[in-house]
Amino acid sequence: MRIDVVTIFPDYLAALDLSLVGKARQRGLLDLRVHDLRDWTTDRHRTVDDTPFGGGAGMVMRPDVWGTALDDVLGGEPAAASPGRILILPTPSGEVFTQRHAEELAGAGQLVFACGRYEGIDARVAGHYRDAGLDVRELSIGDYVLNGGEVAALVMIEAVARLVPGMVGNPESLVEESHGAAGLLEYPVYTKPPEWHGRGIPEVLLSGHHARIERWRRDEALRRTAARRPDMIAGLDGTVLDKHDRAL
Ligand SMILES: Nc1ccc2ncsc2c1
Repeated sequence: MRIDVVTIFPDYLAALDLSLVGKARQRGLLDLRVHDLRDWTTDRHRTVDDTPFGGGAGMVMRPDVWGTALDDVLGGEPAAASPGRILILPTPSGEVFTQRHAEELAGAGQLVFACGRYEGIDARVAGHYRDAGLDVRELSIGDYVLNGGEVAALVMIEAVARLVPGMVGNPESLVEESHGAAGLLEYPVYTKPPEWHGRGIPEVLLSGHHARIERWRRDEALRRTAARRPDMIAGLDGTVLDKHDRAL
């Protein structure tokens, strides 16, 4: 898989040289290229933004600079002739990125991340490549304020890269760790020492009774999910009930 990231802060993506993604690059499993958007500017100040039409605070990133950069990164081929290519625009106004997206994107031939800053990228950029037949995704990593798309690109690249065949030694470990069995949150985990700051280990985990341990783990996952993410197990009317049918 080839991944391109276009940004005005290429150093932000240096973290991708570490850990799993770094190793995959060295093993040739991942062809990751980071590009500085300013390399496609034509003025002496290397300008990438301008004031917004209609007024308002902040600056908007120019479509002409982004267009020349993306045309180059997409290899100049007509977008429609590029199956397996996806242009990703990280944006707070996008569809929320989930593991489903990671699984889908991991099957692409090339992902191109266009990281916006300021108030965002001129909306015509997404429209231009969509109308040219390219698969364009506007994706958000959540509802909070960030200063740009680079952090989001790092999150999405890690989530996708670990699913690329050959990336992770034991494919079984690709089961959704952050969400355990049946779409629940993970149960609490413990290791040595058996006592720490006067805190022991749940007795059942020392029992060697695997059926009881599995039952305890599932109960804890249910308890955690009901408390922290009722949206994951709410009933049809949005309520979550405990074992006495009391709404949590
Ligand atoms: N502020 C903000 C929040 C989410 C998000 N996702 C991709 S870029 C971005 C920016």
